[in-house]
Amino acid sequence: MEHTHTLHCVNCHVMASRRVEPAESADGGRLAVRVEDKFVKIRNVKLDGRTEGAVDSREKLLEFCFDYCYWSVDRADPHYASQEEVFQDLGVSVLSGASEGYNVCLFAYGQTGSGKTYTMMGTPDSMGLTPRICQVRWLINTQLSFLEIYNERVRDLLKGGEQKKRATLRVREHPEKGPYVQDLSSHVVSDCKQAIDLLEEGIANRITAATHNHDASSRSHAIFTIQYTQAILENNLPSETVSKINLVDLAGSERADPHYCRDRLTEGSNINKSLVTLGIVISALAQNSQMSSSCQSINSVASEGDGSTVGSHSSSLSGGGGGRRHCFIPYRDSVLTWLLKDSLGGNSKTIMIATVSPSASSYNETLSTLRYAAHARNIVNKPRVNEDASVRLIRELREEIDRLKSMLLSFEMQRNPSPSLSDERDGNLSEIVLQNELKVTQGRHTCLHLPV
Ligand SMILES: Nc1ncnc2c1ncn2[C@@H]1O[C@H](COP(=O)(O)OP(=O)(O)OP(=O)(O)O)[C@@H](O)[C@H]1O
Repeated sequence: MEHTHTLHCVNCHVMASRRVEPAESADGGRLAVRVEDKFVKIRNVKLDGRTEGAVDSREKLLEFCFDYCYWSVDRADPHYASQEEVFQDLGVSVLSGASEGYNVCLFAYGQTGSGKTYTMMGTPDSMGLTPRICQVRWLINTQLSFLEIYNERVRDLLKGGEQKKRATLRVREHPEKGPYVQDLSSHVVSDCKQAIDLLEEGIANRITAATHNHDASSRSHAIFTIQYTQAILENNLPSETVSKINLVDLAGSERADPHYCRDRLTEGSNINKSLVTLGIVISALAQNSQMSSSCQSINSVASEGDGSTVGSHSSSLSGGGGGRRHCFIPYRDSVLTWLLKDSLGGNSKTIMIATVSPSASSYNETLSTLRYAAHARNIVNKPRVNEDASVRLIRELREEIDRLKSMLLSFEMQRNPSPSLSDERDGNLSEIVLQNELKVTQGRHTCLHLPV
């Protein structure tokens, strides 16, 4: 089963940060962002005094459209979006994608202090998306892992012992499954409490530091992975699907600031390496998706017309006209994009949450986050249900049995003049049919013992 999926029901989640408290804000707490239904409007307050008609290339008000926009700034606001509301929209769609057998990825992107960790993890009084997802009952018998990427190095957040915690893990590539982290611990959980305990253990192990914006700023990118296996009986055939849910809390997207201490600077450039590469990957994927969709629409228009139209259009696209070739996607340029390769441009239903500060003092960062998200929204992925290899084998063997049986039947019906040759061929076919039926029985036996 294969479906296309606009990567990114990109979701812009406008969150409060401490910096917008009027008492602390340098600009008196002026807000530059407004949310109206599916639109985020951002106003450049520096241009407020500009007279109409004055020469200035900058726009006073810019508008962006996303699949969902949330206003979580002021609890007293009638449009305030609670964590529960965000879960009902996004968390539930993550869970339903996974229960249908798809890989799902949800990642939060935005500047420091804009609410990424609040959205993904939450606080003790206000649970975020990840613990809410962990609380769902079907998570019984799933496997969890939790890693962080810090300074382009991967660490296991769930490994016991100080030494093991500090160890850097290698990223390798499996010929079929793609990039993976070697020796990353994987934990089977049998109830929600175990899942939440592991999540909390990992969060406590994450590297944080004080930045000028945020005292407990996450300096690493964290990936919490839930692997969910379902064994079902479909048309009397045992079937198994394995879905992976990646919940990603990225480090702050701001540039390294000269006021940071030395470590923070090195760190900033490495964090940016992953985030800059993520930006390049997202732009390139969006460009490729747009090119594919324009090719498709041209071809569908052309197929309604005559053949010559098809020829002229396709040659202008592929024949170097304006260099419109598919871009190379530099996944390997950073650990983050390499590990999220499938989530970004492949077999995954992916949701990006862009968190922004509504404060006027964060105008530049907010605008850049919104532009980033707007790019991501153009990407189209092709997720497919992850059917188990043994189930696929059983289906293929059954198809072959049916084909051989019909061959036997047709041989019997039009007997060959040379009976000995015919008998020999019939004997061989019968033997193959028997062997395949045996393999199917063995395969079914294995599948029926899979955990449910
Ligand atoms: N909508 C909100 N309601 C209440 N508190 C919030 C909200 N958004 C953020 N906060 C609080 O603001 C502070 C900063 O938020 P958070 O840690 O989520 O930022 P972040 O984007 O993850 O930052 P960093 O990249 O530095 O880790 C936290 O104390 C968080 O609890």
